[in-house]
Amino acid sequence: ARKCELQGLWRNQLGSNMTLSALDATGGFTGSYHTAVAATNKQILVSPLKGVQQHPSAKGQVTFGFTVQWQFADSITVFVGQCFVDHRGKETLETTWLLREEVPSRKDSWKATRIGTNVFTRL
Ligand SMILES: CN1C(=O)N(C)[C@H]2CS[C@@H](CCCCC(=O)O)[C@H]21
Repeated sequence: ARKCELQGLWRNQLGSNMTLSALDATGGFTGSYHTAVAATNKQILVSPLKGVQQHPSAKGQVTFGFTVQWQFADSITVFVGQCFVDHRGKETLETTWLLREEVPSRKDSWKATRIGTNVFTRL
């Protein structure tokens, strides 16, 4: 069956790379995220991520979520998505993300969250 495994090296169309670890017994995983672009002009650093996936159904195209703790910005991104395998066995991760940056005060809170979609393919 076309099972879609999260473990390994993935790249998105922004040129970001991420490495996902093997799963633990409860579907938890860790990894690291290296972004090519950022909203800050600080030195970009590889950043840790933690996530969890659902147990595979018959189709094995699992849903997951993970959080990236940026090491160079006062912000956090959470991703939710699903892993798909096409008829040729090509895997993609379809994701939606929320990027929350730290703002000076609650009155700025309205402009602190960005949303986007993103597709990762195996490197
Ligand atoms: C490069 N990115 C990427 O591969 N994304 C899927 C989006 C969602 S996380 C963001 C980068 C945020 C970097 C930290 C910051 O600038 O606050 C952007």
